[in-house]
Amino acid sequence: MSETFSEMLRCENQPAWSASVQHRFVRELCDGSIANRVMARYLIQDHRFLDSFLMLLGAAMATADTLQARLRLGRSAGFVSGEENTYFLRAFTALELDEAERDGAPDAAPTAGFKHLMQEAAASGSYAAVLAVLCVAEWLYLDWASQAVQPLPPNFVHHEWITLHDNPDFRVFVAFLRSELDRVGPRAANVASEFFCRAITLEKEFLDAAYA
Ligand SMILES: Cc1ncc(CO)c(N)n1
Repeated sequence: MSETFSEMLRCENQPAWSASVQHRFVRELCDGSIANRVMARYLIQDHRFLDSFLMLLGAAMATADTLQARLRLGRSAGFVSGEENTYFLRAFTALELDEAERDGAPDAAPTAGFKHLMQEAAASGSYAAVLAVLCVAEWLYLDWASQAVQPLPPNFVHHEWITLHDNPDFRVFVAFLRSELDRVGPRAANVASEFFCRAITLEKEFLDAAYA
């Protein structure tokens, strides 16, 4: 059986991939034991990730070569701008984090690294580069979220962060990103593999930073 381009990249980036999927953050989130200050530190940084992520989705829409892809990416941008952003705001209220506290925290190094990587991918004008970063971000999160054991923790701050990354629409989106990367990646293999590798390294460091 022949391996797809996206599967090949994931294999090439073991053990970094598994280190994220099996990270302490994921374990503690999924069993509900995560400390509020860890969740708060993570979500403050991840809300900044979301900002650059929207830029990347915009770049994907601009560089995609089909209407079907643009429509799919546009729906995802709508979801991230709507329901996902609202989750952050509700979580910040539940964790009693006011705006001053959120804005006062400096960017952790992996957050700055991600902003830079996403802006670089967007500026490259390469659909393959943009897809590589999007694919890591979304596929990795689906991978760990789909392994969460039922029943999920009762606190919405915990269980919604899991279900945002494991639901029927999100699965379809990840399958779409992978098939797009499988389609256009091989023609730009070096670029795709470089961005994929840098993204997965940052994902692991991003999770570590929640405990720093
Ligand atoms: C750091 C990071 N990676 C991936 C996702 C999934 O979009 C996220 N929210 N944050």
